[in-house]
Amino acid sequence: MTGPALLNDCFLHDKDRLRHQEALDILKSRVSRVTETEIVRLEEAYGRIAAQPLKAPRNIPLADNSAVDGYAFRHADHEEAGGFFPLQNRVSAGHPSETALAPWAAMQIFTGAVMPEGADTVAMQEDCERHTQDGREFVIVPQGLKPGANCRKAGEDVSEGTEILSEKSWLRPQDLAGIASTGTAELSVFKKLRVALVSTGDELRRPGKLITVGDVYDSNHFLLRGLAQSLPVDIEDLGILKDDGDLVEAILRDAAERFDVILTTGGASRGEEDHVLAALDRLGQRHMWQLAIKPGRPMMFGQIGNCTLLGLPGNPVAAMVCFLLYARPVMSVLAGGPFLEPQRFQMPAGFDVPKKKPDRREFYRGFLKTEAGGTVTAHKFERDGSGLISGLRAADGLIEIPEETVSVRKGDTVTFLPFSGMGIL
Ligand SMILES: Nc1nc2c(c(=O)[nH]1)N[C@H]1C(S)=C(S)[C@@H](COP(=O)(O)OP(=O)(O)OC[C@H]3O[C@@H](n4cnc5c(N)ncnc54)[C@H](O)[C@@H]3O)O[C@H]1N2
Ligand code: MOO
Repeated sequence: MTGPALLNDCFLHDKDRLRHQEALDILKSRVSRVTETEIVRLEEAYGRIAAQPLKAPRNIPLADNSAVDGYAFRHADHEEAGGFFPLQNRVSAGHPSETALAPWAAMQIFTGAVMPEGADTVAMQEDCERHTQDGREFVIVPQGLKPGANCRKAGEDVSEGTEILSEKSWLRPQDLAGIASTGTAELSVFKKLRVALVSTGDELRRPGKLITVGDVYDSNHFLLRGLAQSLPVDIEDLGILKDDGDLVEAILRDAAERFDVILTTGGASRGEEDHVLAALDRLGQRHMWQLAIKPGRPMMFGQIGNCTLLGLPGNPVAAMVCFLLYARPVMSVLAGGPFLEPQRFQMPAGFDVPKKKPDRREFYRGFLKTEAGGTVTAHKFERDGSGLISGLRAADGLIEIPEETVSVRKGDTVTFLPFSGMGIL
């Protein structure tokens, strides 16, 4: 166990808690891929992680072709022909010319059609004039085109042998287009991570049920289900566990046999009704707990056999922040991908925080504003409560305030982590 000593967390000072960077170091040192590979058709590959590199087996495009609808000619002929070319034949996409371009002639050509042998330049249709003389067709091509104009060269997108996909790449729509352009129909990817979702707390009820005073709807289930879906996962809902130590332990023991990851929410701190921590300590090993961050202090990470347990705090804001900062990169690595660091941008603060506690890193819910001069500034959701889903909904991302900072003034440079850089559209 690498976590700090088991103190009663009410009396634990931030100085004694693990710093954000230390937490990341622990996570990085403790996790590696657990998934096997499988072959999937390209239609099924979106959002998966490539298990093998891929090289382009041929040039893309395969042959020189026209970028416009117009007239293909040999640039060196232009001056001698005075831009006046007899028309030889027409070539369209998918129907290459069987004959080479004759000297001082032009061919009508369409976008994507293969350049006829001997032609190197294409003039746009709307810049040219067509004439008929003695029953023959001619085209007048204006001066001023550079040699090779409007011609797309073979291999200009990707040349034969280039590695277009490396292992561990996430397959985005544009990657699938790139793979398809090589003619590849199937590829090797890592299998989906088997994830169990668990909510804990006697007060929780699922939407659709009536509630009375003291009850709370289980919003975290839906938050985490949505967040996890940005990763290649198969999710199983294990429902809401009552605050009963034996029950929590039995369910986690069973889940650890069947899943790669158990993602829990609630029961992570040290209260008498917080049973996840106690169950983890009885069943497996705790590698991390109690971070010097806000929100998300009771974030827990450990293992039960080969199953990774990510214990997120119950407060919704803390659950989301901890998922994005810790659970997401861990789950990516377990699934065969990279340790996903959030994107970070520096920008001026549009808010003041007169006093911030030292020794802990804080993450505010932030939204962006474009000021009159075009400068983008980061603004803090005005209320801090870790139970406020409204703040998460108003935000475009998180504002990260480092441990050593004790105040923020308008105009200070702050770090902004957009949600879009953490898998949330
Ligand atoms: N004595 C201490 N008390 C608390 C500490 C502490 O250090 N010492 N830490 C506080 C912090 S920070 C957080 S965050 C919370 C998290 O604790 P738990 O993970 O044990 O969460 P719960 O106590 O089960 O619930 C906290 C809060 O969140 C609501 N909740 C829980 N699950 C859900 C859900 N699925 N959907 C919606 N809301 C949920 C729950 O009703 C509580 O209101 O602990 C502080 N306490
Ligand atoms: O971390 Mo608790 O994270 O403040 O709500």
